[in-house]
Amino acid sequence: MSSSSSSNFTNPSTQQQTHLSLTFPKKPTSPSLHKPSFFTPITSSNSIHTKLVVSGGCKLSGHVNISGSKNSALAILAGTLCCSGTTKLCNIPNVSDIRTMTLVLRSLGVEVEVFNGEMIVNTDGICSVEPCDDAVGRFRAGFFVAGPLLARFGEAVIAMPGGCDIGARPIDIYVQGFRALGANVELRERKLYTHAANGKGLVAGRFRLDFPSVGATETLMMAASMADGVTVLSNVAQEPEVVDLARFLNDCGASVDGAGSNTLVINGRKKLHGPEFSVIPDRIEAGTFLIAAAITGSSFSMSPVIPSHLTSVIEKLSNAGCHIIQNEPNTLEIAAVPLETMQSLQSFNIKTGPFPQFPTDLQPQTMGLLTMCKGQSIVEELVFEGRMSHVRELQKLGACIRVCGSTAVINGKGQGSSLRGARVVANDLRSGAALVLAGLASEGITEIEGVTHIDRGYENLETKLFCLGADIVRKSSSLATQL
Ligand SMILES: CC(=O)N[C@H]1[C@@H](OP(=O)(O)OP(=O)(O)OC[C@H]2O[C@@H](n3ccc(=O)[nH]c3=O)[C@H](O)[C@@H]2O)O[C@H](CO)[C@@H](O)[C@@H]1O
Ligand SMILES: C=C(OP(=O)(O)O)C(=O)O
Repeated sequence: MSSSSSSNFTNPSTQQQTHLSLTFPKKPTSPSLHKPSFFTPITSSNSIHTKLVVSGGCKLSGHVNISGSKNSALAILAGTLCCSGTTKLCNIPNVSDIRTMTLVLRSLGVEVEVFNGEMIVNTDGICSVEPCDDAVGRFRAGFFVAGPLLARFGEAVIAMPGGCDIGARPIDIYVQGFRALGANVELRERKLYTHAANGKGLVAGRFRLDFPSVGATETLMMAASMADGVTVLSNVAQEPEVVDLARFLNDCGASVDGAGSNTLVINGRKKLHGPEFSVIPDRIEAGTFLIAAAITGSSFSMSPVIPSHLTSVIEKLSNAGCHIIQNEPNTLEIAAVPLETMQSLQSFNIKTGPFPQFPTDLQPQTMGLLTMCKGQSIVEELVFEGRMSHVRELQKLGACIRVCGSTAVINGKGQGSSLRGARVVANDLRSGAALVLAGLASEGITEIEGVTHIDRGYENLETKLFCLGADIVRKSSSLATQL
C-alpha cells in the first residue's frame, strides 16, 4: 500500500496509468455537470443563522409526496464506484447529505451530473482512492466508499466519518470485515489506510458481524461483490436500504443472494457495469409524516410508501388509536384521533432495534408524540447509546420526561393539555424533526435552531408541512443582524 501521499495508479476501466493524487480534489471536467438548483452551496452556519418558526395548533390535511430514501441513495451512490461506465439513478432526494456524497465522488475524479431528482455518475475518470477528508467528515455514509474503492482498485485511504452525534459510532466491524476479505488495514492519525494484502485484489471470506451494522453490511457487501470467490457474511443488517443496495449491485451484474435475511452469499465478479436504477421511498420520512398526523390529530395521505417497511411503526400508532389504511398501492392514509378530545391517543412503549424492529431514526419523533399521549410510556434506545439529545429540548416545551441511561420515561399530557412553544435547538437530524413535530402540537410559537441538521436528511420539510396546512416558516438572517 502507498503510505505516502501519492502512488501510481492504473484505472482498470481505462487501463490508463494516472499519477494518483491522494489529495483533494480533481476539478470537474464539464461545466454542464453542475446544476445550481441542486448544488446550492452548503451554507456555513457561521455566517447565516437559520431557524424554523412554527406556530402550533393547525390541523393538517391533503396529500404529501415522499422523497427517495436518503440512506438508500447514499449507499447506492457509494456503490456506483464499483461500476465501469455510466450509472443513472432516479428518485434521489434533494438533501444536503446527497450533495456531500457528490463532493466525495467528485474528489475521486468521478463525474456527477444532477438534475431534478436524477443523477448520472461516470466513474471512468477515477484518479484517486482518497476522498476529500472534509467531505467524508461531514456525514457517516462518506466512509462507505472505502468498500468499493478497495474492491475495484485494491486500496483506499479514508478519513474518519462524521454523521449524527448520537453515540461513539466506531468502525471496528468494517475493519474486521476488510481483513476477512484479505485486506491489510492500518489506522493512523484518524485515517484508515487499507490495501489488498496480495497486491492484486480482495479475496472471498467468511465473516460474522458482531452487530448487524447497516453501514458495515453495505460496505462489506460492495467490497465482496468484486472479491475473488464466494463470500458469506452472517449476522448482517436486514434494513430495506440494505436490500435496495443488493438490488442495485445485482442490476450492475453482481451476484448478491440473501438480502433481507441475516446471511448474504456473494459471488464476486471481476467487472460491474452501471445500470439505470430507482431508489426506494424514504421510510423514515414517511414515518415522520405519520407521526406528524398523530401528534396534530390530523388526517392525510402520503405516497409513494412501501408499507412493509413501516410495519413496526404502523402497529404502534394503530394500537395507540390511529387509523392507518392502504386503499391504493404505495399510498398510506392516516386518520388520527384529535388530541383535544377525551379519547386522546393511548401511550405505548418502544424499544429500538435493527430492522424489522422499531427504527432508531424514528425514536425522537415518537418520543415527541408520546409527550402528548394519555399515560406513561417507556422508550428504550438500544441502537445508539447517545440518542437522547432531544429530551432536554422537549422539556423546554413543557414535556415531562425522565432519562436514565438509554431509557426515557414519559408522562404524557393527554386529554387536551398541550406543550408550550419555546426556543429549542436541533442537535441532530431526527431530533430536529421531533422538535418540528412537537412545535406543531404546542401552544404558541416554537423556534427551532440547528436547521442544517434537518436539511441533511429531509427534502423541503417545512414546505411539505406548509402545503398540508401547518403554520411554519424558515427564517434566515446574517449573524451580524443577530448580534
Ligand atoms: C447513512 C446511514 O445509512 N445511516 C443509518 C445507519 O447508520 P450506521 O450504518 O452508522 O449505523 P450502524 O447500523 O452501523 O450502527 C448501529 C450500532 O452499531 C455500532 N457499530 C457500528 C459499526 C461498527 O463498526 N461498530 C459498531 O459498534 C454503532 O455504534 C451503533 O451502536 O444505520 C443506522 C441504524 O439503523 C441509522 O440510524 C442511520 O440513519
Ligand atoms: C443517523 C442518521 O444519519 P447518519 O447515519 O448519517 O448520521 C439518520 O439518518 O437519522
